[in-house]
Amino acid sequence: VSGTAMRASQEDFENAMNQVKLLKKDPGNEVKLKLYALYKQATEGPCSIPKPGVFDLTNKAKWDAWNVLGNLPKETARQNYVDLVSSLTSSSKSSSQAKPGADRERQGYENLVVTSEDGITKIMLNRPIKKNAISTQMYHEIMLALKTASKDDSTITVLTGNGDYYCSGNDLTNFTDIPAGGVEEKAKNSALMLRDFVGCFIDFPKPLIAVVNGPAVGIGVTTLGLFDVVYASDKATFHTPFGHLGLSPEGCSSYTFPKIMGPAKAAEMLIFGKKLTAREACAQGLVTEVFPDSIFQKEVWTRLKAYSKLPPNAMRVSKQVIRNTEKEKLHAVNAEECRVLRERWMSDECINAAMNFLSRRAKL
Ligand SMILES: CCCCCC/C=C/C(=O)SCCNC(=O)CCNC(=O)[C@H](O)C(C)(C)COP(=O)(O)OP(=O)(O)OC[C@H]1O[C@@H](n2cnc3c(N)ncnc32)[C@H](O)[C@@H]1OP(=O)(O)O
Repeated sequence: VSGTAMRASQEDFENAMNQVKLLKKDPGNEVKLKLYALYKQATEGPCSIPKPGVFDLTNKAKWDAWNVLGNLPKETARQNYVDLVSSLTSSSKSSSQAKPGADRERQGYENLVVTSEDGITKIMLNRPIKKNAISTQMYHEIMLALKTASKDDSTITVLTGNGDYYCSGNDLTNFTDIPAGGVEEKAKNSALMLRDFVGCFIDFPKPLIAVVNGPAVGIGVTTLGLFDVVYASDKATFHTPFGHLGLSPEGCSSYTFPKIMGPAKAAEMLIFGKKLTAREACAQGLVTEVFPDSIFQKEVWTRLKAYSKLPPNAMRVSKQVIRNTEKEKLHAVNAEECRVLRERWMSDECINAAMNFLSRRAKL
């Protein structure tokens, strides 16, 4: 929930508790455990009761789910409980309206296709005609899809692209609709949106996998450092042309890339815009594994289906152990990158580069 979002009131919380009792479909054990844990955290605070014995399976699962919330503030737990119930009631409404056989497809996104099947929520960028460039609306849609996926009953979440591109980065026309407040107002709002957007990746609680089906540009590349696993087709390339665009790195890449590939390799990509092939990106640790394009989808989805059956709490906790020590640092890096970009967006270098692209005088 972004800093500007409304906090759920006690009344919202009580309404949500009543709605849970009215759910027509059993939401499954994992969601029920989450509801239990958030309820306990919201009403009693952090778990302080003794851990049940290893053979007391039900109470142990409940204790684990509550305990994993750590020091989450009561108000945040209350808000998360309300959000979770609201996602359950809206998904049961949309699935009751959906066509038979398509009940796992989430409706309502203009440029995403979001599906849940076999324990996997797949978020597919669906703007192939523009090479999956991310418009302002898409940033918001992706944030909503990630927030919903973080609370649904899937065990892993995948981001991929429809068509020949994974993502061509920020939609360069995002900066053409300048509001009444002028360029400064636009830059300020864009920086806030970008910070929230990248924050959703930093805070994503389950294993997050990128299935990079084709070339990736800009923010489609930089955010990869925040994924847990990155699979790429051998047709994918990785390009961060920030220098050409008068821009500076985002997506926490100023921190994750030097850590992943060393400062010298990171500088070549982030300052000079060196484009990597999938195999180069794999050799440098940005990509987990590369597959020939002809077998990419089959191999990757077979593997992901197997992974999705692993114990969900263990996967979630392992991810937290790997990532949590870095979270505070990543949020600080994100804030600083957005502050610097806000200045860049108002620079002549950046405005001219975007104009060049849009007037088709220059292409990268
Ligand atoms: C707002 C706040 C958040 C900001 C976050 C900061 C993020 C920074 C970045 O992501 S920087 C990277 C930005 N992306 C680019 O610079 C890529 C620009 N695109 C290209 O260079 C090329 O289009 C290409 C290499 C991706 C593909 O080339 P090609 O195969 O020749 O196809 P076309 O160029 O004909 O493209 C087809 C169609 O798509 C439109 N399009 C592609 N990418 C973008 C884009 N990033 N923004 C807007 N539109 C894009 C392109 O204009 C064509 O549309 P048209 O047929 O002309 O209508």
